Amino acid sequence: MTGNARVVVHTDAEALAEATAARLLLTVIDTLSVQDRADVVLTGGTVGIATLAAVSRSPLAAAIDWTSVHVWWGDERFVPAGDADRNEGQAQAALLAGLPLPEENIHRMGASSDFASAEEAAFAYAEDIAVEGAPAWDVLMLGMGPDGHVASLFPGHEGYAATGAEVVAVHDSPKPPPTRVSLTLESIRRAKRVWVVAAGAAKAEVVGRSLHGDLELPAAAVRGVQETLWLVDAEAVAQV
Ligand SMILES: O=C1O[C@H](COP(=O)(O)O)[C@@H](O)[C@H](O)[C@H]1O
Repeated sequence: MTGNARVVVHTDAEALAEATAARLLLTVIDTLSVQDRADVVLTGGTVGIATLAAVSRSPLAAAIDWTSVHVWWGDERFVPAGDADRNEGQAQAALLAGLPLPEENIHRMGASSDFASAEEAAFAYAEDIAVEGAPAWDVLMLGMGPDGHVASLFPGHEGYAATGAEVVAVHDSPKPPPTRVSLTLESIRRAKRVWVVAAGAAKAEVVGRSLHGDLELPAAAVRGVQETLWLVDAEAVAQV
């Protein structure tokens, strides 16, 4: 098993999303009991968005002072604002629109309708991170593709190897859309807590390989400073 990773298995994808939502809310509550602000990095993907929908239904959400919470993204699809592929748009619909979260606390990665290139959007996001004091991500959630990608870091792809930057532009992504913006592995590893969320039999092979330390897979390389959790369902853990 990689680094300090621990695995938490839930019965199915629905239970996984509900439990991850409760874990996220309680972690934010705990964080705000010992510091003034919480920085949470969201993920796109099936479980990631289902988790946000579960957060929106939870009574625990009312216990949080959302003005003290900043939300960020691990990656984004470089398509026009409003495109259904945008991770931030999916998060907005699933959760953010219903929260009393100040707009300045929502740190969206740039869209192709606002930036001439993914490089410019990546540069702007890195600046945003710097302006906010390069916060230690309190919780950083990552979905994982059936190829072992996390955020928009793909196996054998140049973004996975990027160093010396918080954010990278990604071109020719094996998964559409082809142009993306992603946090780098270095940025992900600054997080206090990294939670990889994955459900379903299609993820079983790469969950198994990741937890056995196959560093060809970006998913195997992520870790948090304090905590690395693999939050999975029974199907996804069948090959561990
Ligand atoms: O493209 C992406 O895919 C992954 C995983 O998606 P899933 O639907 O297989 O769960 C996601 O985590 C990432 O943020 C996203 O941009």
